Amino acid sequence: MARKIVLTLHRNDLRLSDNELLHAAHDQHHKDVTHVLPLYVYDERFIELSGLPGYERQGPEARTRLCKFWRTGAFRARFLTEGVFDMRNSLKQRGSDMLLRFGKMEDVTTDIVRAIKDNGDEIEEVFFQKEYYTEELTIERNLRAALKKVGVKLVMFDQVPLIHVDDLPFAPEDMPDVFTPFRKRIENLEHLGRAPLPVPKQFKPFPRPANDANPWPGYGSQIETEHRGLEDVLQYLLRPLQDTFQLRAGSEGKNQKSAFPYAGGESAAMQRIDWYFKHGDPPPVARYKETRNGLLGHAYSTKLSPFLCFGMISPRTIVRALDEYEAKFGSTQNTYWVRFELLWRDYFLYAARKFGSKLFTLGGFEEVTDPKQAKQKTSPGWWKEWDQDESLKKHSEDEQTAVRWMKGTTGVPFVDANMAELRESGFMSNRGRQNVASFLTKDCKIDWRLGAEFFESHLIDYEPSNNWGNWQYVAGVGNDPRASRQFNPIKQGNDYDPRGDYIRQWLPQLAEVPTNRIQCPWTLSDKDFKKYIPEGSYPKRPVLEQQTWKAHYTRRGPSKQGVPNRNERVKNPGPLIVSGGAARTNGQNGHSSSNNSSPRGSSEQPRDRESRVIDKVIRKEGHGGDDSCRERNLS
Ligand SMILES: Cc1cc2nc3c(=O)[nH]c(=O)nc-3n(C[C@H](O)[C@H](O)[C@H](O)COP(=O)(O)OP(=O)(O)OC[C@H]3O[C@@H](n4cnc5c(N)ncnc54)[C@H](O)[C@@H]3O)c2cc1C
Repeated sequence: MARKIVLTLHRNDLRLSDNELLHAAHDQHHKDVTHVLPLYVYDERFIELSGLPGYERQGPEARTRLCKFWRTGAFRARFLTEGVFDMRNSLKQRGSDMLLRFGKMEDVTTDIVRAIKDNGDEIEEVFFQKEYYTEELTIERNLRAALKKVGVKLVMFDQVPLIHVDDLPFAPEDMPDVFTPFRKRIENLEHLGRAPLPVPKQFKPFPRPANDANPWPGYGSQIETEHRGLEDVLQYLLRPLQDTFQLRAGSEGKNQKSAFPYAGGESAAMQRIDWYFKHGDPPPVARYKETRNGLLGHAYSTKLSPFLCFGMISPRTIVRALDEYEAKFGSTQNTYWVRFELLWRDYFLYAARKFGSKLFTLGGFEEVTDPKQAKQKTSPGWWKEWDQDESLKKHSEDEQTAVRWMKGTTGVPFVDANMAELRESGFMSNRGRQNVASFLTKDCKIDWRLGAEFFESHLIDYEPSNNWGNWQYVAGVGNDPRASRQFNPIKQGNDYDPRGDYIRQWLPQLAEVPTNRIQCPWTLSDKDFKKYIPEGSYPKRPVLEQQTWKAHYTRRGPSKQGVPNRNERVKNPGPLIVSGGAARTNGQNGHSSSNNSSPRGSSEQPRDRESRVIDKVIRKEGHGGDDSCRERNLS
């Protein structure tokens, strides 16, 4: 008898719980479906596949549009692969499996659907997660058209945000452009997000191919028949990245110093949720608001973003954990604030939907919201061209400002320590991200897209709307009502790393510098500079120096560590989200005024390929009014 199959094509939904694709394949409406075929395709446009033996790439290398960095760096490649194998193991434990293939999502899927039909089996539907970025929409269109030709329907599931699009109190295209009104309208909803869906009780069997000699088509069947595991696949994926600094730093496994020392996958995500919301009396979330601006260790914030980005956990599951915590310990500003941050995630997701390809353009969302401003900010001279930095022109490529920012050799320790953390661990705190982004765009005045692409390549938790949206925000071309906001890295260093522990961790060459000079080592006398810093290990002068920094060279007053950001002190107590998501007003708990709305190496390091590549791009591209990034191209 013919088998009736549903194919669930997974991308950033690498989980079993609260996964609408898997849930639907096992629900009442699909009673007649006998088999479910979960498929994951490593797509050559997003991750470089040329290291796979015998793999023939159809398009160009998987590099970023402007700067040609690898789109998926070593840490994210590892995290993703761990997540893929974790999902496959979980499915296997439930009598199912997941097919792994490499290529282009729409081609691979269509070939498999054809093979299913040729085999005499029935297939009417392919389930797929809805994503709204230019490339992802193109893939969806191509896939829909290809499947239509073989008589199969593509069914989409819109499950990335916490608040389902149908539950928004406004049409998505009419969402408020500024975060605070967006948040306030959402907080008036009766429930903050729907209840998560359970893992299907009984998984339908995985449809094995007719015979082992004739596996499902697509590159990957050999890996399957040879029983290649995670480390083998990972080794192939990392092969092309051999020339990057990040790989060297991460090649021995996880960086022990990392603030994000976790493996990828739903299992690890669930463990983290358990630890953060349930472990201890009270659990760590009880101090979230005080600690979330931290820099060291894994406990200062939830560390859920990498799991969220790949859908290894759903935001609704996090809200469920908060509800359970509150049922036991009560709701506080700390729990309110986790929801508050999750709303930032939704805000950028929906803003990206609303503004489409403007997420990636030099002029950003402002091209729509304030075309006059955007015109000015995209005119020649607004952003400094990377190779036209007069003071550095005569210097070697290594000394270009953009390259020094990427390598963490600007000479400003708070910036460099954060960049070292990113390169050596794939993670950086929100505080760090804001500072390095502000330094690149507001101090160095370099095209913000360089920073966004560098983050895209290096972050474990890279997610288009959150990354590009936050970059726009800091660069002043997005939705920040205070577009001129600029961070003072000396003050920030004093406030958030008052003892210099963070700097010492990531810039060990500065370990001996006295604490009152660690944020500004150039103020040391020549003699002391030599005494405390190994020769040639750190720039003697910063790449630039602002007048406003000087007042903070000698720190005065108490540190802010452990003290909430001044902007976050309650001025106007607002609604408190209580268990179950209902909003109520509570004088003890509040939210911020609009201005709290902050979304929130050494010179001897071997010069890596990405620096060389960027130097080339710098010369080729130029920018200014360039809108060549209007659409991130498909290969
Ligand atoms: C320049 C820049 C680039 C960024 N790029 C990304 C990115 O690619 N992917 C990403 O997930 N986040 C990004 N962020 C947002 C933020 O820095 C991270 O989400 C956060 O540091 C992750 O750590 P956490 O999970 O411990 O956060 P927590 O403080 O525990 O927050 C809980 C969750 O709220 C969400 N959240 C928190 N802050 C923000 C924010 N500012 N914007 C959107 N969502 C937020 C995240 O999903 C996070 O997991 C960026 C921020 C900046 C300033």
